[in-house]
Formats: sequence, structure tokens, C-alpha cells
Amino acid sequence: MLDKTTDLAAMLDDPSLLEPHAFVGGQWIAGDDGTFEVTNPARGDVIAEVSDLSRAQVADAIDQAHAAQKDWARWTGKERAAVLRQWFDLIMANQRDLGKIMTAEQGKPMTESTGEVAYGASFIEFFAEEAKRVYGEQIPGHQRDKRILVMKQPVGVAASITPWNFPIAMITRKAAPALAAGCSFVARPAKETPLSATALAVLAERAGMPSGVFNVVTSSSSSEVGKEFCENAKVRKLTFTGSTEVGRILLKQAADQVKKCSMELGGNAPFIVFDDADVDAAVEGAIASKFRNNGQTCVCANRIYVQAGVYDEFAEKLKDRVSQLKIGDGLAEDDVDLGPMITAEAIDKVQEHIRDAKSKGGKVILGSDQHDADGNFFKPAIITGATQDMAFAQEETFGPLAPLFRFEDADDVIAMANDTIFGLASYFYAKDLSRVWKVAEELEYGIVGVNTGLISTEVAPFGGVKQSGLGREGSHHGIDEFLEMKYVCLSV
Ligand SMILES: NC(=O)C1=CN([C@@H]2O[C@H](COP(=O)(O)OP(=O)(O)OC[C@H]3O[C@@H](n4cnc5c(N)ncnc54)[C@H](OP(=O)(O)O)[C@@H]3O)[C@@H](O)[C@H]2O)C=CC1
Ligand SMILES: O=C(O)[C@H](O)CS(=O)(=O)O
Repeated sequence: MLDKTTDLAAMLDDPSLLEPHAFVGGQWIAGDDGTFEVTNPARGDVIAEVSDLSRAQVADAIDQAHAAQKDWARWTGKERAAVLRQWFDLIMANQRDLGKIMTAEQGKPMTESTGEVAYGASFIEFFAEEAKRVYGEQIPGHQRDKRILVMKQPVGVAASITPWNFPIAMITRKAAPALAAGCSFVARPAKETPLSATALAVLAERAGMPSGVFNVVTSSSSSEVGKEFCENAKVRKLTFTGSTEVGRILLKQAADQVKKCSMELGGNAPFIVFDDADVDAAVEGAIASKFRNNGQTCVCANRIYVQAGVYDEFAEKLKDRVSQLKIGDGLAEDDVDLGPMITAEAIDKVQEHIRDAKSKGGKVILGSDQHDADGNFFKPAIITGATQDMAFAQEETFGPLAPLFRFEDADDVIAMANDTIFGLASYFYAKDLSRVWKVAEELEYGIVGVNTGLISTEVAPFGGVKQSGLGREGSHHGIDEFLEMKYVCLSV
């Protein structure tokens, strides 16, 4: 582990963005349960002591959000849009500082952190516009004296639980449509990355967000907060991003009140290279998909299937490119490609998948199952000879491991790609038009990238099928998750 310390405040143009308190009802508050430590995964040192809220304090935040929501919903869409637009402008004006805070607490390189700030802000920009376009309907009556109206109204208080891997974007991808729709919002960020969330709240306050409309409850106990969100009837919508395992827990807890839920869960993305693909483009796409955030994204390529005719060429070129990726501390060096893993346990899982594959005949052509780098840094690995009985064929690696499977024909690879409980993202490279249509239609996934390894954008509906989730985030569909439809039957 590097023996450096992180003087994060000294690195910021605006040190007031480094906020260790929770934000509730327009107030910055301490935690009844004291504080919890946030560490820099690249250096291992403590970068902040953050308010540790009790369940009672979370309940109070929900009360404050409930009290603020009715008035916020009375604002016109245009008035809400103006606040959201100001929030967007302030986030982009502070993009570099927010990137440094994210790199310090999550580890991703500065190019990715500042990229995520812009990606996260894009949801606020997009839904600021959607706030003006929440349209209802008038439907021709079923009888001469009947008039039918359909109203769209905000669901009320929305609450989010989000993971450490995208500390800003996973919050704004939920909060932006919720606030645009006229909901109030209570965000519970991951204990590993609360500082990005409190910095968002600093800027929301500066943007003129009314007290109680946007709240950030920081806590070391995720299960207690989850129970409060699920058991408190004032919370009308729960929106979660994280593992399928935790998604199941939350859905079971929310079932008692039949609470409206959105779930963005785990994935196991296949990345398929056909023999008519542009192999060089496919290699670049695999790098982008597999090694973004050091493989710690739910849409990372988890299995790479390469048709026999181009398998050796692809493997050699991928090995050459991956060996050039630079591992390092994003706060110390500018040209870093791969930061640290979030925790030592995250490294254990990657090593476990490598060892499992080796025990079943896989060949490690780059990297190893040994943790021979500093601290939470782990060298990327490539395995050839991957087969469907290996752990990563069913489990999400969530780290820098690229297993290469060889296949012969399209029907076989589609069957292998679909042989999973997950259905979030998938990718394939091919040129033949009939093949592109066939594969895009037959892959059982919510997202299909064709000749691209990057699919994340605010304008498209992001979400999974099967056990990768419920609902969609982003695009004009995203606001529907925070609206109720009311049918009014008028007898005139
Ligand atoms: N589909 C998607 O968009 C995404 C899916 N994921 C998936 O999540 C996993 C990696 O992220 P990771 O953070 O480890 O996932 P987890 O599901 O462990 O954690 C996600 C969030 O849920 C919280 N949490 C954990 N247990 C509970 C509980 N019992 N009740 C309420 N909240 C709880 C965590 O809090 P804390 O950490 O503070 O304990 C964290 O804030 C992978 O499977 C990945 O695929 C991740 C990001 C995006
Ligand atoms: O948490 C994740 O992995 C994100 O949902 C992936 S993305 O939206 O940044 O692509």
C-alpha cells in the first residue's frame, strides 16, 4: 500500500464541496450514531469522517421530504426545470473538483471521474427539459355524457439506494427524473462513496432547491436504511442500483406495502466477436467495455465469445492492448487507465474466478491469480480456453478479467450468451446485416451494443430483463417511473 496521505481539501479549487455532513431538510447535520470513515482505495488512508445517521434520523429525513413535496409539485414544470438547469450548470462548473472527490473515494482515474460527472449531470440537463413535458390525455368518452381525462401526477417521496461504482451518476439518474416529475427525494449513497453525494447536495442547495426536496442521508448501516425506506409508508417509490442479491432483499421488504420499485441490478454481459467483424474495432470495444472503471460496472463485458476464424488474432491483439494499460493512482498521475479495486474483497473475487478457470483448463495468457501489485491495485488478466462451466459464465466478476470463449456458429453463441439469470447489457461485432438483425433480436438483454462497447447515455432507456432489474432509467421513459397515472371519468 502506498504510504501517501490524501489532503483532498488542498487539492480542490472549492474545498467547501468536501462536505462530511448529511443534508436533511436544508440543514447539514451530524449523525446520532457518530461518524464513519471514508478511505482512499488507492492509498488506504482516511479522507473523511462522515455523519452516521440513525434510522430515526432517516425517518426524519423522510418526514421532511414528505412535508416539502406537495409544494414542490405545485411549482410549474418550467419552474422546477430552472432549478434543475442551475444545478446542472453548477455541477459542470465544478466538474474537476467533483472528479477529484470521486477519484479520492472510489479510485477511478480522473478521466473517468470527470467523465462520470458529465454523464451524471447529463441526466439533470435532460430531465430539466422533460419537466416541462409531463403530458396527460383526454380520451373520447365511452358514453355520450362521459368525458375521460388521464392525469400524470408525481408519486410523492422517492428514496434511492445506490452503489459505490458510479457515485454521482447512479444518484442523478434517479433524482433528476424524480425531481422533474415533482417528487421529493431521499438519497442514501454507498458507505464507501458518500462524499460525491454530499457534494451534489452542496450544489443543489446553491441551485435554489427548496429545503427538504433533495436530501442525502449518509449511514454506515445500509440494511437499516433499506428497512426504513421499505417500511415507511411516506416513501412511495424505492429506486435501487446494486446487486441482484440485494435487489431481492429490497423487493421482499417492499412487498408488504406493494411499494413502487425500480431495480437496476447485476449483469453478466456477453461480448461476441463474429468472424466478419472488424477485429481491431472489436478489440477497442472490448477494452472500453471490459476495463471501464476497472471492470467494476454492471454493463462490463463479463464473457468474451470469439468465432473460431478470428479467435487467435483477437486474443493476440487484445493481449497486446491490455498489456499497455497503465495502472496507478488517479490523484497522483494523469495518464492512468486502471485505478485500484474498491476493496481487497473485490480482488479476492477476481482471483477466485481466475483460479476456478485454471482448474477447469483455462489458460492465463496475461496477468495472474497472484495479487502482486500495491494495495488494492490488481493487474488485468486474460484467460483463453474459457468454457461455460467456469464460474464467470454464471457469476459477475466485477473486475479486470477478460475470459475468451471460442465458438463456431451463431445459434450456439446466442444460446451460450443467453444461458444466464441476468439480462442487462450485451454486445456483438459483425457486419452482415441479416446476422446483425438476427443476433440483436435473439439476445435476451435489455441493452444490445452493436459494433460498440459503450452504450451509456441519458437519452436511451437503460435497464435489464430477467434478474437484472425492473424498470428503465434515462430517456423520456425514465420519468414515468416517478409518475402515477390518474383516470378521471366526468359525467357531464
Ligand atoms: N444494474 C446496474 O446499473 C448496477 C448494478 N450493480 C451491481 O451491484 C454489484 C456491485 O455493487 P455493490 O455496491 O457491491 O452492490 P451491493 O448490492 O452490495 O450494494 C449496493 C448498495 O446497496 C446497499 N445495500 C447492501 N445491502 C443492503 C441491504 N440489505 N439493504 C439496503 N441496502 C443495502 C449498499 O450499501 P453499503 O455498500 O453502504 O453497505 C450499496 O449502497 C454488482 O453485482 C453490480 O453488477 C452495481 C451498479 C450498477
Ligand atoms: O452502475 C453501473 O454499472 C452503471 O449503471 C453502468 S453505466 O450506466 O455507467 O453504464
